[in-house]
Amino acid sequence: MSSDAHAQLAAEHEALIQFLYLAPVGLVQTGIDGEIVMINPISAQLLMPLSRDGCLTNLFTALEDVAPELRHLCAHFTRPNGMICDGLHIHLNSGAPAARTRAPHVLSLSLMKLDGARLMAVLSDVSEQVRRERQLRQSDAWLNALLTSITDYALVGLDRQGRVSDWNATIGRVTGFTPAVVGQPYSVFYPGDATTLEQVQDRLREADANGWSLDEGPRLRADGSRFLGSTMISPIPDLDPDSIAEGETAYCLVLRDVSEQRELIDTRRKSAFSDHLTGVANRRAFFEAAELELTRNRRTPRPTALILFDADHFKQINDRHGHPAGDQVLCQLGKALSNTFRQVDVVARVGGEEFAVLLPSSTLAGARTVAERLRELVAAEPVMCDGVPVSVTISAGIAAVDAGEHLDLDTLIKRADRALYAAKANGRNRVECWSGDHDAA
Ligand SMILES: Nc1nc2c(ncn2[C@@H]2O[C@H](COP(=O)(O)OP(=O)(O)OP(=O)(O)O)[C@@H](O)[C@H]2O)c(=O)[nH]1
Repeated sequence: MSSDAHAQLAAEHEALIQFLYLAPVGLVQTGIDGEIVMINPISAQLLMPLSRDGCLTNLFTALEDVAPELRHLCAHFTRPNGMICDGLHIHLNSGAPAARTRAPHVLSLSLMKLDGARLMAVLSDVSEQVRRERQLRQSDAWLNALLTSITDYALVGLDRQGRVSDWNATIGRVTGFTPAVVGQPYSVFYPGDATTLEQVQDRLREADANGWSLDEGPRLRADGSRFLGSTMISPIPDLDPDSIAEGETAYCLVLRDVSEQRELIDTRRKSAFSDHLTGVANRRAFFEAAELELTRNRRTPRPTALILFDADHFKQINDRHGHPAGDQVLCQLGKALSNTFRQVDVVARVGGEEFAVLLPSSTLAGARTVAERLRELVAAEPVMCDGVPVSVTISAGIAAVDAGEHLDLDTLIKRADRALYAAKANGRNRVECWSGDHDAA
């Protein structure tokens, strides 16, 4: 060999040694029995904590406690060369249970047989990677537990266009949709007339801008049945919108069947605002509705009428037929009132045998016509109480606010009350409309 070739070889050898020392992974060259021939600084740093006596002379001895199988693996590797192990994870704190709860400290080891006399080990610290994988597995397990235990929510992943990106058991449980729903816009959970594709896009934009978008209304199950649902859409946090591929999950939609809660709220509301005996509105509901109506009147001038009805000689009915019969008569009056007036009118029982009706957009004359009709009807049809006909009549007093007139509720009620007083005074079974004369009287 020429001296030039020698020099060339020496330079290459030097470069190789330099690479071994500077390589960003741990490299250890050993004899076939593990005796260390060459070790680079990273390997020394990784293996030194494992050395019992502070000396690193043999790779197998250094790893004896944490990877005792290594020596054995090598002894049984009979091929002249090749990979003995590839990316073997060596857990450095795998011993006591307390140690297992600590952050993992894991080395990855690949061991190559170069020839009959030499081994090369590649070592790296993969603790962070193992920690992340463990975290991912935990999150997966957590999500799975959530998806299998939730029964009244559907958790739906949506892509950037609002199409269902994945199927899970909660979707099946709440909506009955199968995995075939994947790829369809989430409006598939809405009845045909309950949303449009533009609204779907609007909701996604709203979720992007505010962090969430919420709406409640009719929803559709796969079998076509409807339920009252609440839908919340929120973008998946910390996702760079530009990095999301077509069809990948970008939003989370939580669909909840709220029919039962709504029924409960409605029932509670009803019991708080309705009269327990007759089922019509109670005094509280009447006053709230009346105040609201008069406020609206001020904004949009229109007439409003108020009628107060009172059963005549009701004490005598109770005395003659008993209190339960009196109750039945009151129920019958409540029914007659509800059947006579419009949906927009507020029919309420405001006292023992006294009812009030608020008629939005009605004049005094209009209210009088309906009140007369009801008075005649009640007088004409006795109430059957346990097979006994009980005759009853009613008196009514009416007051009204003209369009553009400003009157508070107190004054309106007082006027209707004075008219009612006049109806009673003038013989009962009568309808009287308020006039200034009543105040004078
Ligand atoms: N059955 C029954 N009676 C009630 C109820 N609330 C009030 N009353 C009775 O209604 C009667 C009202 O009597 P009054 O205020 O003297 O009036 P009235 O006998 O109808 O006479 P006029 O109103 O002057 O025609 C009383 O006897 C009350 O006990 C109720 O919920 N059920």
